[in-house]
Amino acid sequence: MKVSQDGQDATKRSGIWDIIPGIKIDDFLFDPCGYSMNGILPGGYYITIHVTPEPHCSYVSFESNVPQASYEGLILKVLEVFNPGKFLMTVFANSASIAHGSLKQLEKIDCLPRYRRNDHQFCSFKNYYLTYTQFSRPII
Ligand SMILES: C[S@@+](CC[C@H](N)C(=O)[O-])C[C@H]1O[C@@H](n2cnc3c(N)ncnc32)[C@H](O)[C@@H]1O
Repeated sequence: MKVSQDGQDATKRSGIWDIIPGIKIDDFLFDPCGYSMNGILPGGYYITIHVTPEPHCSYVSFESNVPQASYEGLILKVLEVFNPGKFLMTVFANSASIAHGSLKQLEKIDCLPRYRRNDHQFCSFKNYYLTYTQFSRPII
């Protein structure tokens, strides 16, 4: 709230607005801090972002069901906006998903600009797969 007067202003200034163009957003800025947005796209797709800026537990969650063959571009945009010291990511897909190819791709990505992968796990469930990956910025 020191920087933005309301949710819409925070959405634009932060760069969240540019993550997925054309999305319809409902956003909210909590007093004294905290931010929440829910965005919808045609076809029933959504994005939701919650920001907890308190220094002792600062945290951002980003969740979406937008299907993509590769999530690399989206990941890079989200990292550019929030610049986290570390992040973890889970991708759910099965062989019928547009996102199925992204599971194999994520297996190969062991670094991203400024980030190194520390952990990568692949789980096979009854009707879907789950990929878990954890990255952090090396301390130089
Ligand atoms: C955006 S909410 C959601 C957190 C949730 N765990 C998540 O990431 O999905 C958390 C942030 O909003 C702030 N906040 C302020 N007023 C709140 C309220 N009435 N309800 C929830 N969060 C509030 C909290 O202090 C915190 O910074």
